[in-house]
Amino acid sequence: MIIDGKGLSNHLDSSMKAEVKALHKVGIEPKLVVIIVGHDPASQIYVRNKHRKAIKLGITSIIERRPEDFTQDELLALIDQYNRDETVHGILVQLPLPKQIDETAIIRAIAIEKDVDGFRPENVGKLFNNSEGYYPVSCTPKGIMTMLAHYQINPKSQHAVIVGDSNIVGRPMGALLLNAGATVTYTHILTKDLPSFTRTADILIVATGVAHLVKGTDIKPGATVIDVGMDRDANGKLVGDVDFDSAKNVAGAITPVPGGVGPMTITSLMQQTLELTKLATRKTLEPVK
Ligand SMILES: Nc1nc2c(c(=O)[nH]1)N[C@@H](CN(C=O)c1ccc(C(=O)N[C@@H](CCC(=O)O)C(=O)O)cc1)CN2
Ligand SMILES: [Mg+2]
Repeated sequence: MIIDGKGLSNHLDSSMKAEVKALHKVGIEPKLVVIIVGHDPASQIYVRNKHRKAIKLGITSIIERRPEDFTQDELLALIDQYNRDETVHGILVQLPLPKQIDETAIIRAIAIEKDVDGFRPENVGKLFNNSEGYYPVSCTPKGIMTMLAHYQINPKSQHAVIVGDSNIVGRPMGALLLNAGATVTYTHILTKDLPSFTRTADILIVATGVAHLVKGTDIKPGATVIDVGMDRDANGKLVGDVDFDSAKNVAGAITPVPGGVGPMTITSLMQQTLELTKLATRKTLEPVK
């Protein structure tokens, strides 16, 4: 089975559109600000995709583009401006940032109630504590959980193996799966004999940035394989971290690249923009007694 992230993303649009419409009716205009510094070509595509999706749903989207030599202080000032702007519900700084800027400092500068990426340590902490209540979580792992649920792939008591230890994908992905009852193994660049781990996975999440790292022979027959990679092959074609052609014959379910995880990342971002909007405007939404 091919897991159609793009199709699911489009399917989820209609309910979000309706939700935005209902908010507009009570005078609330969900607004997302995306800040991109520099000219990384892949980031430009992702930001454009986010803007298009927001517009499609009726969410107000502001893209702030800044040059490669933008300073950390200038970026902090821009974030501060939007932190103070009460009409803005979500602020996202596209990663990676140019080398003169400290990502950690930037993430911590975003107001907690506008942390639509769920990258602030407070939100990451809630995720790792499996806290109750709503808090935003990193959009890619959230999108993967939505895909698994939609395809009725229940992580409970399954062995999930994560390949890659990034803050954006690997680490929060493991926490979400653990919270959903999976047995989680984290692997990474220092792992010895990686295939000996991947072959034991019922759910395999690969997020390394190494094209075609995982082959069909590295996968347990029938496993669910989620490919987070966005790599270029020798011909410049967009490919994943999983060798799709050999893996699709072994896996029970597998995501393609493109059209798998990527669109669901953007869907999660829109969902979290709406959640943060509702939280910020809760007083307005409460029925008058
Ligand atoms: N601040 C953030 N920075 C980054 C995040 C993030 O969640 N927050 N994640 C990634 C990039 N990313 C979102 O920003 C992202 C990656 C890929 C896609 C996507 O739509 N992919 C398409 C293919 C696009 C193409 O043609 O190249 C697909 O898979 O079909 C969306 C968002 C790093 N930075
Ligand atoms: Mg840097």
